[in-house]
Amino acid sequence: MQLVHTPAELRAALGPGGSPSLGLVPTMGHLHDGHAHLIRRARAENDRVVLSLFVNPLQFGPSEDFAAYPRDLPHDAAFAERAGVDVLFAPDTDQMYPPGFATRVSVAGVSEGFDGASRPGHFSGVATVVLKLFNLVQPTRAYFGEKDWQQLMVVRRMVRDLDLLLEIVGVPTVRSSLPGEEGLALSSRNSYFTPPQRARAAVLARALGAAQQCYAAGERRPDGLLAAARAVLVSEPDLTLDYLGLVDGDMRDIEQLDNGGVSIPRRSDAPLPADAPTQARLLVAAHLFGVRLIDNLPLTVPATAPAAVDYAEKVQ
Ligand SMILES: Nc1ncnc2c1ncn2[C@@H]1O[C@H](COP(=O)(O)OP(=O)(O)OP(=O)(O)O)[C@@H](O)[C@H]1O
Ligand SMILES: CC(C)(CO)[C@@H](O)C(=O)[O-]
Ligand code: BAL
Repeated sequence: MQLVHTPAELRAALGPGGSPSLGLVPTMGHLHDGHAHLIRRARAENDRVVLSLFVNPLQFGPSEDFAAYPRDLPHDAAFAERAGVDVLFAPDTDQMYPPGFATRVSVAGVSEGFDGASRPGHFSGVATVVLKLFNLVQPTRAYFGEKDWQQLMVVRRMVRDLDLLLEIVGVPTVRSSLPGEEGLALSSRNSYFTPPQRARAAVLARALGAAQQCYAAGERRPDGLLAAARAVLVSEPDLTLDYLGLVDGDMRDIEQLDNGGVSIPRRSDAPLPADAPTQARLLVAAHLFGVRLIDNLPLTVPATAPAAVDYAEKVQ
């Protein structure tokens, strides 16, 4: 594996254009098995794999955890090499945003609401750095996790709108199967938790799983589904809900709960279609022990009741 730090080194490592297929996995580092899943998929579908590692200041708000975000290049380089990465691109901030950098990419519509509302400017920061990475690497395919569902929708919209010539591959969420924390979506920010706190953070996955089971049992009213998830979330006294909502396949808001648990229909108060699978997806964000976590789950009617763990493979 080659480790490169500057756009010029990256170009030299990638060689002249017209080469075989190239898969890009953009990350902010502190690599875990969720990232390994993206790398494996990129490895299987491309001749070469580039992993970018950059904690992007543009996507953090002033009171967010940019300074505290976990960074460990030696660990990540060893992890990436083991996982089969060919080129690890780890630029510093000046390489990506030299003095005078003034451009922002903004994707209207899909960036608004949910994380876009809670983290103003976040998706513009993501779209800006992702477009730069696409231009620098010129990948055949780029791999993004479904854990960050709204981010995946923003990137897909940008690629369509700007006629970018690459394929965006969404990879299902990888979840913990460790006893006590089953179902917890793997996330770099989980490292802020102690093991007992991680077990309690799995409440997000349990809440989404409860709504999915309700859906599988025949519930089609958006407010009923959200109430099923909320009933589980309120069992965790230290959790502060940021949002809990239901979106359609185009990320349009179907229904949200306000903080008092009152359902606010956004688009219609009609039930979801009875036939499965629908494109509807539950999204949740919450603060727990000072950490902001997100998760999401599609509403499907599996042949058997959904297990509490490893939704990842089932929703492909
Ligand atoms: N559990 C997971 N399953 C699948 N993909 C994941 C998972 N966790 C992260 N990813 C994906 O890995 C890519 C890089 O994410 P990032 O480096 O921000 O890690 P993260 O774990 O999402 O970190 P954070 O804790 O900051 O949210 C993103 O496309 C993200 O969706
Ligand atoms: C896509 C990304 C690498 C852009 O900084 C980041 O938002 C992430 O890690 O999900
Ligand atoms: N994976 C999400 C990146 C962020 O929270 O900024």
